[in-house]
Amino acid sequence: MPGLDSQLPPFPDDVPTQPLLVIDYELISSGDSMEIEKLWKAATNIGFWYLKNHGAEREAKEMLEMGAETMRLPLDEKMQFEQGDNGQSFGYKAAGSNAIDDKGNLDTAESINISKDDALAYPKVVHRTYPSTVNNRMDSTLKPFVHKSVEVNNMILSIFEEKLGLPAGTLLTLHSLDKPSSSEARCIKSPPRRVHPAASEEKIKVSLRAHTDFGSLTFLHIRLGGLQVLPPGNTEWRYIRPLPGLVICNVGDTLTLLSGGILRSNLHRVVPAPGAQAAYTRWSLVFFTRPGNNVYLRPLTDESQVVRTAVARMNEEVRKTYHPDATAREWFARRIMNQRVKNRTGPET
Ligand SMILES: O=C(O)CCC(=O)C(=O)O
Ligand SMILES: [Fe+2]
Repeated sequence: MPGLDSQLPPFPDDVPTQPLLVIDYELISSGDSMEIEKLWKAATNIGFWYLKNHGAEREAKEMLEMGAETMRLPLDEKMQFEQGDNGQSFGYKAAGSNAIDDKGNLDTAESINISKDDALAYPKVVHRTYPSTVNNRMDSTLKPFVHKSVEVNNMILSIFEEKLGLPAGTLLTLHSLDKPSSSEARCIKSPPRRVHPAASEEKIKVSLRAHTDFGSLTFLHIRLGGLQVLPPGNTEWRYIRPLPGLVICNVGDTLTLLSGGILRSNLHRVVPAPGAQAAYTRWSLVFFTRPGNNVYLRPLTDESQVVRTAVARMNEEVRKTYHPDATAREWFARRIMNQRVKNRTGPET
């Protein structure tokens, strides 16, 4: 399958890259304190890290097969499951439904987004229905992938919980598996796009505009380059080099908010894959862990002295941004709707 086989050209050596710490999942799971310190350093500095020994390779491979089967369906069939403009991200997202800049240029990526609630409850429908290619694999592929991703993300959350001085179970309860949430698995297909190596920053058409992730933790499987981060204090975007067998994890905004800014959700974007890789279709597979729909978003100051101290250091202006006065569901819907071109009234959105 193009983009999924092992015949891809290597990631080039002559582009600026951001090195990330490599965290061993087996070591953090067994409570290795040095590895846990390393994870904490990554999560509080750049908010991105590689994870090895995560044990989700088979599940990820099958999910990418599901994604390819889905994208091969005729467009009118996929459009029956389109996510719509009502602030839900579950379902099919067609190319060109999101803006990539304030000038109204449209994105070129399509994706299929499957709610963790729908996958786990299948054949019961919690939020919505999906194309046959998804349904056929709900038991064999979706459920195992969701379980594996949740297991990994919960392990990481339980470490953060302790490091933040929160009572055991605080973050895990806010992200409880059996409460409805906008947690989801997403498979994204971006068509090949060549960019001249000397192209100016403005000429590089991004595939996914600069953003921070909405949720708490992101578990990302990619083979081709194109993902870039803007490291703290930098003005230059740097590529994250995809490494075989390693997933990329990052902190999202709801975790930054709950932790009073201690955990960092960093700005990132997707541009065409560099060098010879640009000639290939880019597939990415993501699992987003998000808080339960009814979780009221606020720093966990009542539960932790560490968070209380972090919030006390903020100036009034910054502190306000940590109190969106919304539940996770409301906040998420707001952000999804702002992405959709149909809901955009001008650059201010
Ligand atoms: O495709 C990628 O490499 C990253 C995707 C991403 O940042 C997202 O979906 O939020
Ligand atoms: Fe992202």
